[in-house]
Amino acid sequence: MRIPIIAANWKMHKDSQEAVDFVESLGEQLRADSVEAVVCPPHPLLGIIAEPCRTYGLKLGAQNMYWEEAGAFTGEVSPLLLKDIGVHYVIVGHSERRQLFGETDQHVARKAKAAFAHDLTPIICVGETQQERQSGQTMSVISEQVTVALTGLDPSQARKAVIAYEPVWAIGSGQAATGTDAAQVAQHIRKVLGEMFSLKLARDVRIQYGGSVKPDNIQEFMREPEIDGALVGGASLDADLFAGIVHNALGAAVS
Ligand SMILES: O=C(CO)COP(=O)(O)O
Repeated sequence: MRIPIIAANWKMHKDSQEAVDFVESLGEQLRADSVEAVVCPPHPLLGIIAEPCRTYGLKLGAQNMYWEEAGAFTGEVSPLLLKDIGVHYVIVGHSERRQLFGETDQHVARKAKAAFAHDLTPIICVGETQQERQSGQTMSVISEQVTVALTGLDPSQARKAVIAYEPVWAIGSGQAATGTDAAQVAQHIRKVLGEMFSLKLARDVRIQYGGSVKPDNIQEFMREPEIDGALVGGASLDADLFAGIVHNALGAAVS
């Protein structure tokens, strides 16, 4: 049984007061819901919302981290520190990190491994660009990203990983993938996981869709049995919109 997981990736938005207000508002709206809701603020806000997240049963996620525990790595944040302040999840390999900050599949693999070594769960992002899709390379790009990112993980770790399929062209564009297309890629990810580990493991891993998710299209994704939740950017900045996504996701998942 894969529990749906809906994560808010705020990217570089919000100040401390806005962050606390969001958590309180979302927490009040989700009290009765049986879904993992994760809030991923910018690093300086993690400690500030850790306590209110705990109070409301929301999980705390970071948007990035380095793989070393400590040392002369100016500007980086270690998995030890994330764990220390109550973080559960860490996004690794977001396409913005790959495109703007030069992260490679190998970096993503080291981060995923370091996350598990410190009892954090990585949300591993994969996804093709517009050009790769148009030239028919979607599945090969996804195969490569998934294979490299999960190489070196024990099956017990890989089983717990969350994989976010985020087609780059759908991020922030208002042009989401169709549920059918996203499900096809999710199915392909499970095929790759099955070859790397086992079919049982491939069925246990949670796969999110990300890219222009809104309250009115989340059901299209959640109706697909291959898809277990969403990684939300723009629509996660407003507590009411994000709560709407979580509510609608649950409605679709059980119907
Ligand atoms: O990048 C995303 C989440 O990580 C998706 O962003 P949008 O929901 O704004 O398209």
